[in-house]
Amino acid sequence: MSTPASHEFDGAALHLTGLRKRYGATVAVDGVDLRVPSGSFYGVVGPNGAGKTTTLSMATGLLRPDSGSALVHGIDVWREPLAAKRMIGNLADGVELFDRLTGEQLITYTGMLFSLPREVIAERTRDLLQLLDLEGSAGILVADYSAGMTKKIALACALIHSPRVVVLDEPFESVDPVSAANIRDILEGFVRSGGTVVVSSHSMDLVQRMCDHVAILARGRVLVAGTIDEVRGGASLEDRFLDLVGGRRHSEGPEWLRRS
Ligand SMILES: Nc1ncnc2c1ncn2[C@@H]1O[C@H](COP(=O)(O)OP(=O)(O)OP(=O)(O)O)[C@@H](O)[C@H]1O
Repeated sequence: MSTPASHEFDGAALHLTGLRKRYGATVAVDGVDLRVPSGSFYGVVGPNGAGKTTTLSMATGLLRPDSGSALVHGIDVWREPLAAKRMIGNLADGVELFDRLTGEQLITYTGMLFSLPREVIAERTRDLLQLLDLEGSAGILVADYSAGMTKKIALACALIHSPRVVVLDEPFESVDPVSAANIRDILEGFVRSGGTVVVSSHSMDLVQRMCDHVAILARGRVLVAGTIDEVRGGASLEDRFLDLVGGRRHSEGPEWLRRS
């Protein structure tokens, strides 16, 4: 007999239990357990191929896990997808946008998918375009956007319905430093007001400065998770990451690449 998901609610904004995903012979995610406290700014880091995107995709209802569960504020993402997705703002990696729409149309369309009133959509669209410095490109097709502009319009789409939990897969990749600082301000304000942010990144420095919690993933598993201070244990997050993950070659490169 299935137990209602809400019985398992422990106050976490996001609770992943035993998540697994295999692609043929490749085990992408190998039993990930993660508890993201409500109101936290949670970083997910790990080397290339660690399983970050696969984990976040399963956590947000984009990719069905082979096994395990994902609860958002106690709602099972896979049993009650509509209720869960109303609470999630998701910036996914590699997901196609409707890029034959202009930026403004795309945000508006996303707001309509969430059944927001037209006047609310119009007001929020204006705010988001301004905050993300996209006002000048609002009327341009998303297909003609640069990589950074595309990232920012996807972020606007993730925020339009005022979610409780925002899950962002590498949100700062390709984004210029001014826009990145503006996005950080928006996310920090969101967390201060009680929202939860989960962000994957390869920038240890950024995660250490911006997040209050972090999980280090490698080979589809969580190596360590906790507050930034717990995880780094007196060292920098980068040093701790390199210690745990390994793989440094300490090489000056091949002979043929040297100029002298
Ligand atoms: N659609 C897919 N088909 C086959 N294998 C996949 C697929 N998606 C991911 N993988 C494999 O799953 C593993 C985890 O990939 P994933 O994209 O989750 O890693 P990641 O931590 O996000 O990496 P990166 O930092 O490079 O973005 C990798 O070995 C990858 O090759």
